[in-house]
Amino acid sequence: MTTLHPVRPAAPPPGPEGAPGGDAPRGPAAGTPAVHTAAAAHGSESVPPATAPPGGELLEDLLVGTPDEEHPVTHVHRLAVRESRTLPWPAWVEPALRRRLEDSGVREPWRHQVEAAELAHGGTSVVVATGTASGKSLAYQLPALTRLAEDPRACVLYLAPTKALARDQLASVAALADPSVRPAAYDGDTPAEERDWVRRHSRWIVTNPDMLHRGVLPTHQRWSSTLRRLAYVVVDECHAYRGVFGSHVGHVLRRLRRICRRYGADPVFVLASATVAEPAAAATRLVGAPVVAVTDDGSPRPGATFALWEPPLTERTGEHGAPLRRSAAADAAGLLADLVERGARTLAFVRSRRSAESVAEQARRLLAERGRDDLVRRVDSYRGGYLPEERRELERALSAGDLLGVATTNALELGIDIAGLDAVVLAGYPGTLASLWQQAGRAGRAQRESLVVFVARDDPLDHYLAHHPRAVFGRPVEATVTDPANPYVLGPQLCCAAAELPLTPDDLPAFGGPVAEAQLEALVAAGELRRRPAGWYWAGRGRADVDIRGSGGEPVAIIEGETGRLLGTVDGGASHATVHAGALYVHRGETYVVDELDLEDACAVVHAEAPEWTTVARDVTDLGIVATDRTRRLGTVTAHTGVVDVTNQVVAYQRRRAGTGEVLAEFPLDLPPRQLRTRAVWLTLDADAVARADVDDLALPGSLHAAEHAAIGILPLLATCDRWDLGGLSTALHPDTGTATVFVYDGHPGGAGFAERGFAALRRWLTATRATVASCECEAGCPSCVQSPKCGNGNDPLDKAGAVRVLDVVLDELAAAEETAAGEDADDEDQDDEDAARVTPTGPVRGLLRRPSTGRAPVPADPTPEAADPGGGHVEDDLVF
Ligand SMILES: Nc1ncnc2c1ncn2[C@@H]1O[C@H](COP(=O)(O)OP(=O)(O)OP(=O)(O)O)[C@@H](O)[C@H]1O
Repeated sequence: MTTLHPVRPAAPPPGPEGAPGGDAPRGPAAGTPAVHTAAAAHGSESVPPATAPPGGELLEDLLVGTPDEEHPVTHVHRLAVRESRTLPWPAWVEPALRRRLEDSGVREPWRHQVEAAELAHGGTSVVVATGTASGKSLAYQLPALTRLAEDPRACVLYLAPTKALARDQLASVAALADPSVRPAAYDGDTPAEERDWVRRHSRWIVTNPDMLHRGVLPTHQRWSSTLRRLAYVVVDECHAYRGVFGSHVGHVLRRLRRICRRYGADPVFVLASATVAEPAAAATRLVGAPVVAVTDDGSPRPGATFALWEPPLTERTGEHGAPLRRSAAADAAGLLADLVERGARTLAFVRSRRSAESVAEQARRLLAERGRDDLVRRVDSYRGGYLPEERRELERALSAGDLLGVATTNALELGIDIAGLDAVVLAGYPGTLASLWQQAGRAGRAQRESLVVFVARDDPLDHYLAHHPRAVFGRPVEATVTDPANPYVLGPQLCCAAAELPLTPDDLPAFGGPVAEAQLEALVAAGELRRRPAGWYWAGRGRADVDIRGSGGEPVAIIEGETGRLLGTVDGGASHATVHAGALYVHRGETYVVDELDLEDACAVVHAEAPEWTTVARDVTDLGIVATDRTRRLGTVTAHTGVVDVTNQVVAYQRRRAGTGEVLAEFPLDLPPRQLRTRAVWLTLDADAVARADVDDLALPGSLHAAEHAAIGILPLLATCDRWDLGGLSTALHPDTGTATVFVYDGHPGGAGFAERGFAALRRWLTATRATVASCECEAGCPSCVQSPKCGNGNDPLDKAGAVRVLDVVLDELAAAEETAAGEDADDEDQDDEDAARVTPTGPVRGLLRRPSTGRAPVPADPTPEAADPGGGHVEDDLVF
């Protein structure tokens, strides 16, 4: 059972905290020089044990002294305690394995572990869908390691979405396995000279879908002895395989099963995730074969206090005089410092690499100001883009308790065994409920209640969630949206499959049946495949390949000019917006300014500098309609979905004063435009609709623009994405529609299903959008409603009142159209929306079929991120592609 109730501050008298009118974090006023301590060695001195009070008490303690008008907690939710339920060890578990587990503290397996292990041992593929830190690993380790002990030739393939998780799992298996198993990693970091050894000797190969796709399947002959003896395939954190990437991974697994069959193997799949909706259906879709779900969690949970927190409004104003809240980063830094001071081991999850740096820095500064130098060096940052050895050391220091507070991107979200923290702070909605629960799940030390604080950012969705707790606690995690029929995915995947082994008609049902057949015809016509009596053969030039992560090209190396030292990397797709010449780049508390971005050599040369400003890129976007797939006429308004071409160019950047965001100067940039062919949803309003909305020619662009921003901010509530996955464009007169138009598009080549989901759930989407804009207390628009953090036009023009009237007209037309649809009540319509959203487009879409890359890769490249963080998707970035 859970309870919802507002929290009252434990002690109301106003204190000195939260300097009014400033963007200072909670705590003593800022202003003293920054303390750069991140590089300090962790654990060089003895570290006092952390003794934090339980979550509820911690929260009350944190709120002491907060003035009433600044009271940030909007709701508190309590996660109940759960008692453990165990079952006896299955009789078939190998005795030595059982002994090792018992020695490591696993006295008896939990119920779900036995249920899943029994199924897998009996040959049934299974998905373990139980909570974070519920010991899902044991569910596959029991049957798989037992099998390896009984059959000295059997092999296991373990797949993780990130290298960091893979390495964590490798260590855990190495501690349990018999020496003959020789667990080993086969990923992009495996030196070329070791790869052959892994192939020949390892019986537990830890890899990722990218390596399977590029490094194993295309050269399956070299892997034949492993594939022939493959007993189990483990797919960990399977919820990570969603959207375009998930659709690709689904095909990669089908290709694996096909090749295994060729060698006479039929491995059992074991999947695991704490946050997958409809686990049996989602896992079955991913693997392409029946998978049974185990969901009844038998592990103990100590309970948690989960607070929703909205920073108060300040007296500062932002673009166009909009009122500003204290920033989520500032409050997160204040909370991190406060919690560390109370001995609470805390992770603060932030939305960008830059925020990870600045939140850690602010927290250290606060601790230094409070005279807690002993704690300053126990706070650090963690993110993708650090060198692997830096990350390993940070992970070790965190696990050992040498570090008490870490500001991190979602790089620490997935599965790394760092559970057992006292508190987690989430600075901003991480984009999906699945991520939110993964991050929250890192808190929870044995038998002690933990604290989770969600700090809302100043944007429409976070504002909405802070005031609609049921949208957080009353909803299941998002369905895993995949679209295996997306021609951008299916076409290249069929080419890869045919290059591995000619495709035969018998193979087609696994790849989508008639959709695959239609796609094959298109590929034959395009000269990619050749039809022969025995099947379809790869006929393209070079090697069949596709970038399954759509990561937007090679990572860009960040190099210090003076020393030639490699500082880190940034995703190719994010490089124009984040490491253009003149950009400020932050690495573990140290700041650098970019001298040059060399696109050809994929490197950015920087020098150390600590200016008083930060930088924000500006871009321009152009959009053309390629094909309209579906149209819904609603009187004077029409909704469409289809294929569009988007051209984006980073054209300038602003220098903004650190802390206040005041624009100091703007500089032009000379970067090439980038093209994206994707899917969009768009609304057209004819002259009558515009007249009914009572917006004149002058107000129309701002009204549409404001409606577009708010709609983009809210769509992630309905689609499994976040606002950084989406782009938008609005115009009073679009050349392709001849009328006022608002576009929202997927920021992924070929589309990812988000815009289509918006089209399918139009009424719910726009109703929530309208409610958010209309209920916002600001006068003329602010980041909580219609301002966008990534607007290429600097949030100009924006007309909040006009946006509400435009949305009213659209919703009126929608209601009228739906009233005429006989026999449907509201629930049915919602159901229809859901069903429609799952419909996958059929057949190849004209212009979408892309010729697979013909680049040769003698040593397979591995684009698997070390960690699943957004690379460049932070608030200063615009849509990355
Ligand atoms: N039956 C058990 N009894 C006691 N401890 C256990 C048991 N099973 C697993 N554990 C411990 O629980 C911890 C979490 O296990 P594990 O990492 O497998 O969880 P998980 O469900 O995979 O977590 P995540 O949500 O991070 O993926 C580990 O330290 C493990 O040793």
